Amino acid sequence: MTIIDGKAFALKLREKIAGAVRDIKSSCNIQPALAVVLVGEDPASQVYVRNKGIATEKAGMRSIEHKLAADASEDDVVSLVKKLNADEEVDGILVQLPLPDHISSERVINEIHPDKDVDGLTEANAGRLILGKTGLVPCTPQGSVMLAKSVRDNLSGLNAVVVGRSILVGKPLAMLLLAENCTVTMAHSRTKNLDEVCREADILCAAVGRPRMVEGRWVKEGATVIDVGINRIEEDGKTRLIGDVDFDSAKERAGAITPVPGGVGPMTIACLLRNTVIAAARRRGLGAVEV
Ligand SMILES: Nc1nc2c(c(=O)[nH]1)N[C@@H](CN(C=O)c1ccc(C(=O)N[C@@H](CCC(=O)O)C(=O)O)cc1)CN2
Repeated sequence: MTIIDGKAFALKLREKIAGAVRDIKSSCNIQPALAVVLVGEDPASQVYVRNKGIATEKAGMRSIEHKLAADASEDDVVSLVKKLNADEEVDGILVQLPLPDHISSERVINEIHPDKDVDGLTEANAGRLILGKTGLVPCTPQGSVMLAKSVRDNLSGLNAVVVGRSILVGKPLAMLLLAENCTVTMAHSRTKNLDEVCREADILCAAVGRPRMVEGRWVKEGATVIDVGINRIEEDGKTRLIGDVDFDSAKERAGAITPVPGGVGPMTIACLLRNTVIAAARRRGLGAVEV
């Protein structure tokens, strides 16, 4: 059984991205720039935004942070996004989620210019993904597929089950697996006999946001298990980060499995950097970058 080391994979990817950034700088004197918008003071979001800024600069890109107060209006956020759309120096825009309840994330996200939408969440990029057209792909699903391919380089013809149907992960992940020629089942809270459905999976992806929901006995012998869940729980008097899969029982049956932490999570930021370089190269007419 292989424990898939997402942290190491993400580090390697980030080195490759830094190389691509160096090439762009030396050949065209351009420094790709990523703007991140944070609204409010959610502690986890603050950490993610800080880590994105550090990773962006480490890759040699420019990081721009905009922090708005929790009571900023929807119109304030939309006008900031419009300003960033119009800024020629900005290649990528990301609005950290979740937004405060009084702000419609759907409206804000769809104000982002699709070519700068490095989260791949606009309707335009979601449509491109479904149609198999070139766009920007959501980071966590992209990272999940990269990890699955790191242990089985040809996914063609395999049965993939995605548990969870969120816009951020479940739906785009299913599309990406379909693009790899998997036979994809999208399962969710209303799926009947969920355990049986999961046991059919050669690639089992859990993205439901429910701690340890997927039990070991749901895993087909030898399956690749991709755990997208990041749940903070109190256990034995400590705060722990655990996935949607019961790791200890699942690893007894899986052929390969991602841990939490250290699995899919680190790939989210690495794929964000990748999307930023790709967006910069496309916007500025530099041709395709291999990352
Ligand atoms: N606009 C977006 N908002 C959010 C996204 C997103 O992709 N775009 N995803 C999540 C949060 N997120 C990035 O924003 C994110 C989550 C987890 C990790 C990560 O590296 N996790 C580590 C553990 C970190 C820890 O100790 O807390 C791991 O799993 O090993 C990076 C980024 C919601 N919002």
